[in-house]
Formats: sequence, structure tokens, C-alpha cells
Amino acid sequence: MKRTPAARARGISKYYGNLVALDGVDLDVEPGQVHGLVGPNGAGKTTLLGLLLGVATADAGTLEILGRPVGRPLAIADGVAGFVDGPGLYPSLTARQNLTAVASLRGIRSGRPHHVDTALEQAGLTDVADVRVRGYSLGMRQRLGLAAALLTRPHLLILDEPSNGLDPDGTRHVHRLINELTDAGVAVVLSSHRMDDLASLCAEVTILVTGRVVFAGPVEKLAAESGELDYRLQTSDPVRARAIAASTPHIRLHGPARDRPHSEALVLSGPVRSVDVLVARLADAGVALRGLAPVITPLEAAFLALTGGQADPDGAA
Ligand SMILES: Nc1ncnc2c1ncn2[C@@H]1O[C@H](COP(=O)(O)OP(=O)(O)OP(=O)(O)O)[C@@H](O)[C@H]1O
Repeated sequence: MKRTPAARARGISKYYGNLVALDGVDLDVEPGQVHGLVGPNGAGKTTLLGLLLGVATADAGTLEILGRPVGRPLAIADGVAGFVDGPGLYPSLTARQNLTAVASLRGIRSGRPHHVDTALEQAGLTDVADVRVRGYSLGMRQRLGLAAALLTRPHLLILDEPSNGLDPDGTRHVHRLINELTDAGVAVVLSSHRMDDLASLCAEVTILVTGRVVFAGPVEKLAAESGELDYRLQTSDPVRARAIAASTPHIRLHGPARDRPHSEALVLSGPVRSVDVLVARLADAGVALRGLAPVITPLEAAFLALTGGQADPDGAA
């Protein structure tokens, strides 16, 4: 039996005056999956998340959330929670007081303290639950926003840049929590500028550029669109390696990375088969291979190719 999609949008458009923020966007979000929304600044990600969250309505197209059509009046659909443009918090209240206030606003009465404690624990904030939010770091605020969203036990969770401001430990914690939620059947739609979020969390991704979908599908399919990559090559003999690379058909040399002019690493590009030939030729010549890795990940390369960005051979994509 086919499961009801967590969200299904067809031909969604949204205008701000003359500005077209979303232009005929389709979106399919399955239960139990993380769906990533990525794109350059101003692509329309926050606008689309806002429509899913019910803080704005579309000017054209249809939107169904958890199987129910979304109508004109602004309202957060049952079973949906999350935040856009940063979580709305009261700085003079503690984390616990913030969550208690949210629980009251959302009409959660029975078992409220239990709900609050569980949400604090899920977000890893139990130890700082009674600290005023004014003293919270950006990462802690993000986690508190997530805790507030979890209070209602949503089936569809909307997160705008959830890794913003998180240190590596915080990122791991949030990733683990999101994975637990999807394991339990929750659908998550998140926007992110971070390819590591995409790679480690998302099953599906939609890429927006100036309000239009330029890619929608599984993350693996996106990585496969990366085309030719730039590689950083380190060997035991950079001078001979350079000469061998220069004489290998279809290999293009980009010189040492600009940020490391004295580096012994070469940056080069070419079809995978030519890179294979180069590696074999280096071995034949007795030049030891010490490192060969893409300068940017296939996901980043695909993202840049689709959004019209330039891959920087220095690796600063
Ligand atoms: N309330 C608004 N009034 C007017 N224009 C807006 C409004 N909100 C967004 N826009 C415009 O709509 C477009 C899409 O904005 P949106 O915030 O959805 O993009 P985004 O992909 O989330 O960008 P970012 O990555 O910078 O957060 C932008 O051109 C933006 O300037």
C-alpha cells in the first residue's frame, strides 16, 4: 500500500511584489526521510519552508501536508512543527521556561513537564535547562528551537539551517537525533548550505536556483552528476610527477593550489580513466603515490555545476 506523502507540492509559486521567490515548484517528501533543500542565497528555500510551516500561503499551485490540502488561511497544519529564520525564543526566560511557554501556546497540557523534559533531553540541553537563553550560544539556541519543535511530536519537521552555529559535537548530536526521528517515521525537511548535512542525513534533495527546481531526486543521483572532478595529487617526487601528468593524455594541470604556492601537491583534472592511467604511469616510473583525493566532494561539485557556481581548484568552494 502506498504511504501518504508527508508533503506534496505541485506548481507552487510565491511572489513578493514583482519578485518571483518560487516559480512552479514541485516537492515530494516521504515519511521517514530527510529531504534536503539547498540552493544559493535567495533561491527560495526559506520561502518554501515557510509555506510548509504555514507562516505564508502560496500564490499559485497546490500543497498537501500529511495528506490534507493546505487552504488559504494562515495556519500551521496538524502534525507539523519547526522553524524558519531561526527559532523564536524568549531571551529572558530559561530553556525550560521557554519550552513550557511553547507547550502552553500549542495547547499541550497533559504531561507537560514530561514533554518538556523529554524535549530538553533529546536536544542535549538537560544540563543547561535552567540557564537563561540570553546566555546561550547560537548552537544552543538552535538546539532549543529543535526541542521546541519536538514538543508536539510532529510527523513533519521543518528545519531552517539546523546545523547553523553548531560545533562538531553539536552537529553529531543533532544528526543522531534527526536519524532517530526518521527511524520512527517522522519526515524532515531541512534547508542547509552544508554538503556534510546532505551527505550524512538526506535521502532526497531538491536544489533551487532563483525559485526554480534545478534538481530533485536521491542524493546518490546528485553525486553522480558531478562530472569531471579536480584532484589533489601528492607523490614522493613532485617534479617527475608533474612531467608525467603533463604527458598523460586528457589530464589538465592546474598547478599547485593558490593558497599553498610552495605545496608539493599538484592539482589536476581529467576523466577518471585518465587519472587511472596517470596513477599506473607514476607507479611504473617508481614515483610513490602519497595522496589522491578530489579537491571538493562529488556532491559539492554537482551542486556547483547545477547552480552555476565555479569549482575552485584551491578547494575553497
Ligand atoms: N518578506 C519578503 N519580502 C520581500 N522579498 C522577500 C521576502 N522574503 C524573501 N524575499 C525574497 O525572496 C527571495 C527568496 O528568499 P528566501 O529567503 O526564500 O531565499 P533563501 O534560499 O532562503 O536564501 P538564504 O540562503 O539567503 O537564506 C529572495 O530574493 C528574497 O530577497
